[in-house]
Amino acid sequence: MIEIHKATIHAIELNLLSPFSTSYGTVTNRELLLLEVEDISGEAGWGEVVAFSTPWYTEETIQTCFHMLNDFLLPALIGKRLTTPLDLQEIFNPIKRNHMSKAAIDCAVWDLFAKKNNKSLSQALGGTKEAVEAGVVVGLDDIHKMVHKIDEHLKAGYKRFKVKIKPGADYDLIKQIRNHYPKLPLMVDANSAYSLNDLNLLQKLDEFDLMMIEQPLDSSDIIDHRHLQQQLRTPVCLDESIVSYDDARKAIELGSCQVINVKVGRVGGLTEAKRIHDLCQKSNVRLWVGGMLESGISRAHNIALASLENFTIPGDISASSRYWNKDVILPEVEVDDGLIHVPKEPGIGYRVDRIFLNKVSTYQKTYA
Ligand SMILES: O=C(O)CCC(=O)c1ccccc1C(=O)O
Ligand SMILES: [Mg+2]
Repeated sequence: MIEIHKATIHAIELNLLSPFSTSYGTVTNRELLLLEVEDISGEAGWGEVVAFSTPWYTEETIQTCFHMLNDFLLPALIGKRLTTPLDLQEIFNPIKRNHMSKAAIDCAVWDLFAKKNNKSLSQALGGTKEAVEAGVVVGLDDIHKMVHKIDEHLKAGYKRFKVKIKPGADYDLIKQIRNHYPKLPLMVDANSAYSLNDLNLLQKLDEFDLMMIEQPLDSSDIIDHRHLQQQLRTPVCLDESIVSYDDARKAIELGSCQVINVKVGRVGGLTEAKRIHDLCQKSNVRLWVGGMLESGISRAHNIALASLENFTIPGDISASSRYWNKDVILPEVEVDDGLIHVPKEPGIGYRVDRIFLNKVSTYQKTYA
């Protein structure tokens, strides 16, 4: 049992090493909220709000998450006694959606519980792997730059390569990449830039033997994706469309996808992510852990989640140095021969670099 005594929001801003472009637009500066929760004994757990500054990926933004945490979620959390992280549902249920703000609390509380029980977060979640496989994403760019980046990542040992596509940068782009790398474990992510009117084009991508096509159609659709999957050889993977266990259950029942990208923020936390994992394991749907251009805190949660058995496909989990000059955690996340070691230390298994945190902090607020 823990009693949440205090919580602090640390707003930070980090510069991406290079701008990241998707079919929606480009990210250069990364605003994030780091959430620190403490129990009576002073032990701390860490969470992260992974929403973007604008609502291009989901409807949430850093500002809407701050509003939810500041005005509803943190006032409800302070002073609460919890016997397990699952007890958070009582605080979350009266508040609709807003998954990324809830996920920050859920992850911080999971970290804190794991530390109190002297378990690694991986162990606390039921993870079984000692290391997880690292994948990497190459944003939309000039084809020569994209190929150059793939070369670099191949040398670093990454095990799965994802390329962003959009109308006008799809068939020819992937054809060129395939010509360079006939055997590369390659997949594409459209971030919902297509509709069923593009069926012919999407079917043409079948010739590239892609591992999967991620979120080709609308962000909230599971019906059109079913029609598409029936007419496509390439497995469909859903990202934006799956924001809960129930979404996953319905998409599986309809046959809308063969693979799901699980993002802790998008589904509202580790508890929901684990439920989706367990469901997909029973239903023979393959899984991997997605990424949000996040700091080391959220990266640590992703590593712990990916250590669960049914995350059989390398996720968008890359080294800290893929994104940042310097990360907020010590040590940083490193990829060794395509693998990331799963920490055995209590909780997330990484320390927060307080000196660096203060340097990149733009605003701080404590709730007690
Ligand atoms: O490397 C990462 O962190 C993930 C990159 C990525 O694909 C992504 C980044 C930002 C928003 C959405 C997505 C996505 O998976 O669709
Ligand atoms: Mg995606």
